Amino acid sequence: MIALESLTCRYEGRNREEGDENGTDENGVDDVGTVAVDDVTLTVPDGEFLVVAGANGSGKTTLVRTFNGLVRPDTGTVSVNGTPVDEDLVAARAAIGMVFQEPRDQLVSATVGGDVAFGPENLGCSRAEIDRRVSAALDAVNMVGREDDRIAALSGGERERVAIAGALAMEPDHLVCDEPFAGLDDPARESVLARLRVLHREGTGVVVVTHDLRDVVGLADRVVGLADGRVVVDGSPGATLPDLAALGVRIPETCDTDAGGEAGRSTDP
Ligand SMILES: Nc1ncnc2c1ncn2[C@@H]1O[C@H](COP(=O)(O)OP(=O)(O)OP(=O)(O)O)[C@@H](O)[C@H]1O
Repeated sequence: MIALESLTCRYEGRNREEGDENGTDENGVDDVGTVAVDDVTLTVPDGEFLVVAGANGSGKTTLVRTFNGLVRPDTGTVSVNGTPVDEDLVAARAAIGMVFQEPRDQLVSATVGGDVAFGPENLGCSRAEIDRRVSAALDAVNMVGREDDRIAALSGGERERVAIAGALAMEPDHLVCDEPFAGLDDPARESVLARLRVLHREGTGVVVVTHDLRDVVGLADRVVGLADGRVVVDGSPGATLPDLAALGVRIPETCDTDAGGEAGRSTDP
């Protein structure tokens, strides 16, 4: 379980980043920076498929990056499986698999196979277990047989798929994907969606960050909508679609936003 308690995350103001210790501009006005996450209390139970939605800049990425300590909150606490993240970063990173918006940020090896194996190797898995995880993860993103391909020679979408495979190979309690479909073509998107569906069915928690609900609305148990760093919507997809549309989140065209109820399920065959 991921538990956030009264979480606030602030980015330094421009003047402070540029070295003015007082954080004031040329007129002496205090530059307090951006409050990206503003007093958020949220619990993500094990096994839940949660969508974190909101317009650009609403705080989605900052929020989920606190889950495994990539962003440290200014105030409040984040706990994973009952342990505060800042007390055991290793445990938090083993429990939370994270796929970034920009996959280049997380690819660490020269080859596809090496990269996907990196996580399980660090967990101390046996060679046979590493091989099993790498095969399963590459299968999940339609990249079987590509182990020896060089990362540097991959397209953006292929890199994204490798990043997803790397997170899957960790077999985390919660898989967090930040805008996972942005660079994927249709077959790759379908394959990742199918994998997320199976993972969820098998009990893994899935958190998808998006400003476009169309792909995931049929999979989600719950949608949390952010605006200006605050949770302003929290509920089932069907019940929250009208409010999410008002936040600037893209919702399925087939949904009647006045209907509420189970409208969000209409894309799920
Ligand atoms: N490294 C940073 N330095 C300063 N401000 C930042 C930084 N990262 C994010 N912000 C600001 O924090 C706020 C929240 O940003 P965040 O990236 O968390 O939002 P988001 O909802 O994920 O946006 P998007 O959908 O565009 O990815 C925005 O106002 C953004 O400009």
